[in-house]
Amino acid sequence: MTSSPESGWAVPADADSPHEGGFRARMDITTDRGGPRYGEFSEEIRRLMDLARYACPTPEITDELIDQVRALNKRLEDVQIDEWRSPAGTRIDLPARGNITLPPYEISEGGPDGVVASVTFRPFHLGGNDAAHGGHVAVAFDDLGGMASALAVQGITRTAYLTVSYRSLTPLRTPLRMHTWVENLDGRKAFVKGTLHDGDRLCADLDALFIALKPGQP
Ligand SMILES: CCCCCCCCCCCC(=O)SCCNC(=O)CCNC(=O)[C@H](O)C(C)(C)COP(=O)(O)OP(=O)(O)OC[C@H]1O[C@@H](n2cnc3c(N)ncnc32)[C@H](O)[C@@H]1OP(=O)(O)O
Repeated sequence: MTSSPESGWAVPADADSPHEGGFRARMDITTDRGGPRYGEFSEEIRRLMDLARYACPTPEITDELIDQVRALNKRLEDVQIDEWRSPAGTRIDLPARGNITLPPYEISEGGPDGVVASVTFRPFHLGGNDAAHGGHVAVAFDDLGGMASALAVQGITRTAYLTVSYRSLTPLRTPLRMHTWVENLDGRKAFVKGTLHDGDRLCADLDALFIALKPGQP
């Protein structure tokens, strides 16, 4: 199914959808869905969110912006698809797999020793006082911790618990180093650790458990 329901919200998957159970049984990765300029599109959307976060428009400009954003949303409603095949989340050539809901990251290492990535929290990720919101830090740990555990179990995992300790402020607009790795693998259980550094300074660390999904598990 490629058309949007009237509400323009969730689009259900059809029989061709590449999943069994709750998460991707196979990752239907792509570098061409959305076209060669899809990365530019994602970046413009991120920029829109950054600018909107700090905007204080006049009432007249707010009226104008509503019309423009409604027109953009109408255009996007016409090209909705299910989650398993949207470029956002499957474009492995783009930061954070093209997933605009994640803080953008670029992976430099991924293997048995874990995952190392450069993560940049954007103005949109503001918590307060020019520092990143703790929830967005947890989102980055969840995704990259999930990736480290997926590599270790060679399958799909789901977060059972995730504890983030915030050790110092996490700056915005700064490339930071995130490292996640499996400390201990016990059957389906992957105990994951992680760190987030700004240069030599530890911003946050992670203690999490990810569970490998059984075939077809919702
Ligand atoms: C290249 C592309 C990469 C792509 C990489 C993409 C990465 C994306 C990562 C995103 C990850 C998410 O956000 S996931 C979304 C957030 N998480 C969720 O919604 C999870 C909701 N919960 C669940 O679905 C379930 O509770 C599960 C799957 C976590 C576990 O259920 P289950 O499969 O039935 O397993 P269950 O028998 O209960 O537990 C298995 C073992 O784990 C233990 N266990 C289970 N939960 C816990 C817990 N909270 N704390 C301690 N221990 C626990 C049990 O005691 C048991 O130990 P023993 O008796 O065997 O010793």
